[in-house]
Formats: sequence, C-alpha cells, structure tokens
Amino acid sequence: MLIVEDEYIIANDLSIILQDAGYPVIGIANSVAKALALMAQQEPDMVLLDIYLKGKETGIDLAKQLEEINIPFIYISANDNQSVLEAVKATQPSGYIVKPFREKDVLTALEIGRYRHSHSVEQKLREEKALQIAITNALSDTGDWENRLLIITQLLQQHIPFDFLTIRHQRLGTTHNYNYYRIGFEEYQLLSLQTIQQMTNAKVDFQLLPPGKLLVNGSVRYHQEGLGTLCQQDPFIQLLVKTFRFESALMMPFSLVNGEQFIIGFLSRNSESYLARHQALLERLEQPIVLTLERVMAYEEIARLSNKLKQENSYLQEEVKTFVNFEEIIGKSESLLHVFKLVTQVAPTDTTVLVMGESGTGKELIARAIHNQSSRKEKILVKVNCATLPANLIESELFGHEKGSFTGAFEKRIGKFELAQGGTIFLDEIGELPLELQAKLLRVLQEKEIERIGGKASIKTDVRVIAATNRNLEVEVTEGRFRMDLFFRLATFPITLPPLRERPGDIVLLAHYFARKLAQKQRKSFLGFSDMALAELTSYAWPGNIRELENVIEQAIILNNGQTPLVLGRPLEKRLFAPNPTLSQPKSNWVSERPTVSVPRDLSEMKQMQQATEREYILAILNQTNGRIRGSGGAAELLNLKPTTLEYRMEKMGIRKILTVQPPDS
Ligand SMILES: Nc1ncnc2c1ncn2[C@@H]1O[C@H](COP(=O)(O)OP(=O)(O)OP(=O)(O)O)[C@@H](O)[C@H]1O
Repeated sequence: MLIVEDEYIIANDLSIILQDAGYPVIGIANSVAKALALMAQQEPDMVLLDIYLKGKETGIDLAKQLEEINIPFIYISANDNQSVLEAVKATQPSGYIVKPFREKDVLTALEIGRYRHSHSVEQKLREEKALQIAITNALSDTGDWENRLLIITQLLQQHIPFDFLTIRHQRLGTTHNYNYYRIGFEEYQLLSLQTIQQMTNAKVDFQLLPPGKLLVNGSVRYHQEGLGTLCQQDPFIQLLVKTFRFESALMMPFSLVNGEQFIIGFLSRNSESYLARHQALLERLEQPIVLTLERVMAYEEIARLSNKLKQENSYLQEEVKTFVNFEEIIGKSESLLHVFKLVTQVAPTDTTVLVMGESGTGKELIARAIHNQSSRKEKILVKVNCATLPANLIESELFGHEKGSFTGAFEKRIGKFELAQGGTIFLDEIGELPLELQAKLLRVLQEKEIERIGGKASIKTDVRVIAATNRNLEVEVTEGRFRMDLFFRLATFPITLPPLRERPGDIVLLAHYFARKLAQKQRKSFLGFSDMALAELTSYAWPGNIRELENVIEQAIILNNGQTPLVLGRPLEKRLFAPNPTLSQPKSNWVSERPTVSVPRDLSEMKQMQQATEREYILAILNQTNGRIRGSGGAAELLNLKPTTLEYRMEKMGIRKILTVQPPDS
C-alpha cells in the first residue's frame, strides 16, 4: 500500500491500521512528486489518496496517472465540494473514504475496492481476449480490405476513442490508404484520398509517406507539441489535423517479417484522448495482429502467384516460340543487316522501341530478338495485340481490374503490364489503340505506374515496352488518330523493317529456309525449286511479305511429292514489277499462244490476268511432269483436277505441245 497524505498524523494512523490488518505499506508521500518517486522504486498494489496535497498537483492529478497504469486507488478526503467530487468521479476510483474515518471504514473500503478492482481486471481481460479474437477473425475474412478494416474500426472504437481512423498499408513501395471518419455512434464514412483532397481543397497532391522515425519502435501518443512534430513529418496527417481540427493522435505500426507495414492512426478532437492504457492495449494486441496479418498476406500472395502462374501458363502455351536469335532471322540484305545493328545497340538498354513495317515483315520476330538480347531475357515477354481486342476490354487486358469494377468483372484479374513485371511487354498493332487509352498508356510510360480498373492505389511497374505498328504513325498523328506525345514517347528508338519487295535478294534465301523447314516438318525431301517457281517468287511484289511467302511455300510443300523440284501450289496473283532479269527464264517445251498480262486496269483485265497466271501455272506444272497429264505424279494429280478437265482447260487456254517429246499418257 502507498499512502499519499500531507497530514502526518492521519497518514501515520492509516499506516498503523493497514499494517495491523496485514497490508504492508511501502511508504507515505505528502506530495504527488514524492508519491511518483516512491512508486518508481516499488509499484504498490493500491494507493490511498488525499485530494489536497503539498505542492501544486492534487490527488486528482495523480489519480489520472494511476488510471493510465492501471493501479487502483481509494480517495480519503473531507472535501465535499460538488465540482471536486465530479472530477473525482471521472477518475474512476475504487472507493472513497470520508474523513474523519474509523478503522472499520478503512478496512471495509479496502475490501470492496480490492474486490471491485480484481473483478474489473478479470472483466477487462475477458473483453480484451474477445476483442483480439474478433479482430483476427475480421482480418482473416475473405472480403475486400475496406470492409475488413471497417469491422476492425468498429471493434476498436469500443476500447480506444477516435473521431477519425486512418490505416496505411505499405508494401513493395506502394501504399494503400483507408480512412474512416466517424459520423455517428456506430457510423463511419469511408473517405478515399480523392474525397479528402476535395474536402480539404488541397491544391497539391499530398504524399503518403512511410512512417517517420517516431514510429519505428512501436506506438506513440501525440498531444500538443508532439502532434505538431508529427504533422511536420507527415503531410497527410497534417492535412487531416488541420481540416478536422484534431488535437491528439495515437499511432501504431504493425511490421510484418516480409517488410510490409500497417500503420494505424487514431485521431481525436479531444486534446487528452489517448492514455497509457490505450497505448498498452495496442501493444498487447500487436503480436496476435501481426501474426494474423502475416498469415493472411502469405495466403493472398500465394493466391496472387498461383493466379499469375495460371495466366502465365496459358499465355506461354499460346506463345511457345519465344526464343529467337539472329540465326533464325533470315536475310542478308543491307537493310536487314542495318536492322540487326540497331537491335544489338538498343537491346541491352531499357529504352522503349517502336518497330515499324508492313504486315508480315517480321516485327514480332525483331521484338523477340530485342527481348532475348536484353538483361530481361530470363523474364517473360508478354504480347498484347491491340487490334484483336474489343476496345472496351483493352484497358482491363493491359492494366487489370478489381473484382466488381465493371459489369462482368466477376474476378480480380491482373493485367498484361503486371504479368510482364520485370520483363518486356510487346504492344503489337499499337496504331489501333483507342485515343482514350493512348492517354492512359502515356501516363504509364511516364510514371511507370499502373492502376487496375476499380483499384484504389497505383502499382509500380518495371516493364520494358516494345511497340509495333504497320500503320504510318506520323500520318495517324497528323490526322488526329494518334496522340503526338505518345508517338514521340514510343518512338524514342524507332526501327523500320523493309518490305520484302525492297530486298529481293532475301526472297530466295527465305524461300529455301521455309521450304527446308516445312519439308522436314512434313517428313518430305526438298529438291530445290523449279526455275519457274524461282522466277515467280522473285518477280512477285509480296504485299503480305514474309508471312505470305511462308504460306505460299507451305502450300507448295504440301502439294509436292518430295521427288521433284518445288513448284508453287497456286499462282501468285499480282505482279507489281517485272520478272527479275538475273534469274533464268523457265525452259519450256510447252508454250502459250497468248501473251501474259502484268498489271490489271479494270475488272475484265483482272480476270484476264488471273487466267494468264493460271495458264502460266499449268505450263509450269506440265514442264515439271515432262508433259505427263495422267497417272501418279502427272499434272492433273498435282493440280488436283480430273485429267479431262485439265485437257479442256489447256485447250481453252491455247496450251499445246510444240516439241516432239511424246508424253506417255497424253
Ligand atoms: N527474317 C525472317 N526470317 C525468318 N522468318 C521470318 C523473318 N521475318 C519474318 N519471319 C516469319 O514471318 C512470319 C511473320 O512475321 P511477324 O509475325 O514477325 O510479322 P509482323 O511484321 O509482326 O506482322 P504483323 O504486322 O501482321 O503482325 C512469322 O512466322 C515469322 O516467323
């Protein structure tokens, strides 16, 4: 027992009464200061307390401190002034003994006080345990964080007073912020950062800083100057304090082993809201809360990773052909070698690259070569085709969405930018991106941050961007279909792929490369091209470029029996330039009486031209089969026609034999 009483005789009487009854007395203090000094040496189980003492401080001042550290006390006083009694009541004493007292009065008050205190301690422990269970349950819930934290806000209000609760979750450089403004007894308004910005008329973007030095080691209470210091350190808290006129705060960090941190801030308009017992309660809750958060975050991380893996897997199934080296990019023309040089220069940097060129010129191949020669090659290369996605889905495809962010968003989905984290994103057909999304993409490129649709916070990205287009983006810009700022941003390093017709030397190389590759795939031998086929290949304009060439060769391989040189499976329809004179003309013993037509001027001429190429084609096949029409390996079989039909067509086209070689079946 500690006796705090400035009248020595009374104090001595009390001491004797207590000791006789078996209560050890640790000391007698005649002022608050002395009482605190004695308590620093030995903590009493209970304090008997007079109201007016030596010095300025009263028993009521000491009572407030005792209440904070949870030491029960009983007043002993003759003072019956109403306002003093009110103040006494507010300190929640365990009893009150009126002077002058009898021994019996003291002992009875002590008995009752001790009982009440131990009972209230037990009650408090029970309540605290229930609070802890309710908080950990709410945290483990599967709902979104706003709702989970709202439940926690309601639970905490019963134990720690506040007018505003702000929770900051810091993770991998991004910060999520949840703000609950108390508007009724059990009513809270969830305020987004934007709403706070509007409410406060904040001109500049306020920052959500990581906790200052003050918060590194556990909870801190702030009143008056302390609150001022906190405000200097933390512009967001400062904004709240100024706007809502808060006078005190209690902040507590919950630090997880993985480096994540949740900081909870209680703010109150009352200047003395936060007592040591509030702080102590938070500290006791720290361990169970941190353990629960670690478990919950680990589960969320696993769910996120498995979702990412699932998306990556299905993506990789579509996109198995990632590995591209220059050896697989065929061509020796000057213009292609220049492209290789540019690729080698830009690949090791993180620069955004814009690959331009007609359709089928190999833009994707070049994008892959850049990725594979960069330091990101071990990471994923994600392709997005901006032309094949419906406009309303591109945003979600690129940036992802939160569950319920729009009709049909049943599940949270990460976007391709997030999927490409650490790697490269290839934005094919960028010219098709709707204007509205061009602005969003520009922001992402500039700020290196994305925001999921319906998401509350931005996510830092580390993604290299390679874009490709077969449109002339400069024309698109002048005609208002493409943003100039985005164009300049993308075209930091432009690479233009030459069309195939501008590098005729590569046609033969590519044709052989594809023929060998495709013949091997179909387990056929490849005996080279017929002269006619080569002439056709090199004199054609290839509007579909390498993709078209690959298709033409594939058809030819399918039709070829593996025992004769390759002829083309179908006539090449449009000749935009004259046959290559360096290649020898087909040696023919079959001739056509009609001249071939090269460029159509109208529909009838087009028809004529088609007939002409068909005729050439039949001639080529006939030369290849040495004039044989019927039987296995004959021209009719190669052309997939009945021999009689072929003969009829030949007659109509004026194809006739001029040499004496007699084909066996004709
Ligand atoms: N130099 C090359 N060597 C070998 N194969 C090539 C070369 N260039 C392109 N290809 C092949 O040609 C096809 C078309 O190439 P790719 O898809 O890269 O063209 P693209 O310019 O991206 O076309 P689009 O604009 O239509 O998307 C692919 O099968 C690719 O492997």
